[in-house]
Amino acid sequence: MTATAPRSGSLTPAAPSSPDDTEAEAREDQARLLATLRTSLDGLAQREAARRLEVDGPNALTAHRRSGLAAEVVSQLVHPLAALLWVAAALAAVSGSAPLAGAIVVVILLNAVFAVIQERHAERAVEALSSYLPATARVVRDGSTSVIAARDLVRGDIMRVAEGESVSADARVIEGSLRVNMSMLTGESAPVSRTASPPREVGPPIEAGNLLFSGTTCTQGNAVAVVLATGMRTEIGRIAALSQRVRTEDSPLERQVKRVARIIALVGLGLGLAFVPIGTLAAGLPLQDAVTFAIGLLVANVPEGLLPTITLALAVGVRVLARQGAIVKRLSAVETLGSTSVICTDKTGTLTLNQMQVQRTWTPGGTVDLAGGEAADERSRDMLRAAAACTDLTTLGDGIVSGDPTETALRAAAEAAGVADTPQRLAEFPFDPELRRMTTIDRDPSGVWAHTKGAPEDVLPLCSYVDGGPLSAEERDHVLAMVGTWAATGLRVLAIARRSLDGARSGSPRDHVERDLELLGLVAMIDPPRPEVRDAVERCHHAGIRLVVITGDHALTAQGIARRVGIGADDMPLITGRDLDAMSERQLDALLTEHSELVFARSSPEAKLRIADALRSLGHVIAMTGDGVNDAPALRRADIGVAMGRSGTDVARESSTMILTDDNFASIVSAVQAGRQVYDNVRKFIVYIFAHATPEVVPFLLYALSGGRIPLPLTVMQILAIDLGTETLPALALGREPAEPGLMDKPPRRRTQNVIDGPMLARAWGLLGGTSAVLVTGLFLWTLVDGGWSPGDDVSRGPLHHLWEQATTMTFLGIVACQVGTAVAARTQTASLREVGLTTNPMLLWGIAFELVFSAGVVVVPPLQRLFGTAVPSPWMVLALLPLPLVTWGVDELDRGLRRRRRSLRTTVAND
Ligand SMILES: Nc1ncnc2c1ncn2[C@@H]1O[C@H](COP(=O)(O)OP(=O)(O)OP(=O)(O)O)[C@@H](O)[C@H]1O
Repeated sequence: MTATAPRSGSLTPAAPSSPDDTEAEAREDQARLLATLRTSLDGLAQREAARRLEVDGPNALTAHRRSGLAAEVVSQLVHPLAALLWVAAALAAVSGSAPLAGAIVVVILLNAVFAVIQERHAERAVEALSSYLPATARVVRDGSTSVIAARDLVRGDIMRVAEGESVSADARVIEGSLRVNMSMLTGESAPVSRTASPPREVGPPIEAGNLLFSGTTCTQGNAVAVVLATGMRTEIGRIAALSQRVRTEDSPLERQVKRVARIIALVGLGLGLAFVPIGTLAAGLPLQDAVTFAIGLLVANVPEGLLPTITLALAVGVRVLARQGAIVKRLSAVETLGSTSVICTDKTGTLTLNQMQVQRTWTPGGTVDLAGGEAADERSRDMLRAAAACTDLTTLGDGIVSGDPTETALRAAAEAAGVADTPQRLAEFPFDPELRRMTTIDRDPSGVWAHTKGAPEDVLPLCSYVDGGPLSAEERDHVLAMVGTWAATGLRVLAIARRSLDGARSGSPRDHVERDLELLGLVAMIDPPRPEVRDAVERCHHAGIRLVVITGDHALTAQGIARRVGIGADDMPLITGRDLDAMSERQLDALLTEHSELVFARSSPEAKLRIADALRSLGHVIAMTGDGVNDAPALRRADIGVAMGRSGTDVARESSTMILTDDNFASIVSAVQAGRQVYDNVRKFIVYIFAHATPEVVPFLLYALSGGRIPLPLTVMQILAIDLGTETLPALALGREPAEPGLMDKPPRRRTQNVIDGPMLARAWGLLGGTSAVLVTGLFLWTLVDGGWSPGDDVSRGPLHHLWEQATTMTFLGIVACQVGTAVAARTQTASLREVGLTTNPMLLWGIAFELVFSAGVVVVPPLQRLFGTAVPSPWMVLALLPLPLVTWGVDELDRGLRRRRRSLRTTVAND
């Protein structure tokens, strides 16, 4: 068999090179396969594994080949806004304005390059996220299990796979059985079984019942498997349709902005086209001037830099979030986060630390306060021994015990009591979040036992005996009352039971084993709330965000924790899984409308899905946390599915939109805040970019409507200098504005709210743009009149030409000065400048400095003077520019002040 022959010069057995080879390896005798792979059940030696890694390369898929730089630039050159600018360039060329045509082409090219740079920047920000959460795999090497980076897996490695984990390489099962979701390869979402039995018939490897494939996920069971292929030699590597984990479709925000940008550009085009006949026929302008005018209108109105800047702002948001411990998988998630109105959170590990510690035990012999220093008596030792037997923990090579914190706590308590024996495990019914219990079948010197632990309400009905006699109804009530008392203080309570299985048939189904149990007692453990959660909950309340706790834990335990972190009013109802099952959709809707905060306890993963659906149909934008395999549908259904980076399963992580590296509830709230901030910043720079349109368009209207009696106040080249020179850096800087005070004091925005709305346009075009237009037109006319011009005088040549150049320069500098005021004003949407501080966005100050230096260059450097048609104005004119930023900013500051006052009056009236 060529596939398994050692490669010449290397000790690594060659990986299968075709599906046929893989198929042959699936049917090969197991011992022979291990021998050919030069491995054993003890795994590879570390050194051998390192050597194989060196030869075969890392277990990673070669990144998607990006479309080349040239292709990206071309796509930027042909998008609709660029097309409009091409039209303008063509018109300029046809009308004999070759320098203008050339300048517009330069603009288009610069814009394309700029857009490509920004987009690549954005892509890189998202790609870099994978390094925050490296995929891991469990392997046996040198006889002990360890967790390694998935990219270090090599052929011949012995890999362990369990429920919730993803399979990181192609492998053959050699022990155990699993159910695997292969939808990544087959598109079929129903899980399929995989066991160690080799296929009897020849068929495609993907159907071989003992093969596991990279990129699939285990939904149930656990197994040991030997790695057959890694990296690009895996099935998924072969099918070139590699899934790009990061989806890059346009976000709603980008779609909205694209639409608005197109509408505005079309309006510009319409205006331009309409003014050619109006200018020539009504105002009597020569055709060439009318065309120049049309081009001016068009160029002034095309918001060309808008889209890439938004993409970049979202990417910056992604990076900021990653640093705060929240990894989002798509750019659009950042803006969705900003509109989150309900957070559905689970309890364990998110609201709490997930650091369980056994506090007390109860057995028929009495209560033992372990936390208070009491020693375990005989009966509680017996119970702890059974509890420790019924755990599924892995001791890693370095002696660290890894696994579920509930079980780690039980094992620790058993160890402290000196009873953490490890009996021989014969079989296991793993923990099932719906049944809320787990059973193991173990053999110890006294015989074969079923050990069960789980939620008391679910284990007690399976118990028939206690303390050597039958379990009476009163005793049952007594135990449940005890559970209630402990749970109400926020403790998690588990019931422990066992049954002798001597003489029972092996391989009995779960319900045959889990019956007639003997109740050994109760264990109560504490899982303290995370210290930062209380504050985060308060921030949510200020921000109008509702919190819903959906947990598998006991109602009273959940309520106890919810109270401690400030979730829910005193009359908050407690809904159990059973209550929810009995509710109709209408009742559930009514409940969710009536109570803003709720606790759903003892709920199943299906309950999460139902609650998510109900909240969405009520118009909410929801973030939903989840960590188990069964949570995947709810994570997908929520607007933002939040998975846990530490405790969550790979399946949950794959289905989520956001992953919290620290599992911390407070990070969700920070992410919502970052989402709001990014959205606000996008609005801020849109205001800034749009504001210059009015002072650029009004002078042209003046020129056209006066029939040329008032000369052109601004040349098209000067417009380009503003749009593509002076304005760019301050706009980018506004995208990085720190959070505005009060950002988390307002209710979430509605899902349907448009990013560009009427009031915003009124502010940009009307208030800020209008003020600038009045100021710069005044300055232009003043300069002319002061120099001895009167309406109708010819300024194209003769003594007045220099004066006209000085006057257009004043319009240009006036617009720049007003834009400085606009940039400072646009920093806040409602707050005053004093609240944010003038220097809190240093990038903006640098941007403004650049803007001033650039415009000074345009005015004083001789070649630039010739290109842009500028002339140095007299000193008093320059002095006249100084108040402009102040006036533009001041008008807006006043308006914001008035709006704040009106709002506070309204709230006072409403509160009275
Ligand atoms: N390893 C386990 N073995 C047996 N029973 C368990 C185990 N872990 C949890 N339980 C029981 O099942 C119940 C539900 O657990 P589950 O893990 O679904 O939710 P949770 O961790 O309590 O809460 P959350 O849903 O908020 O994370 C627990 O309250 C406990 O009674």
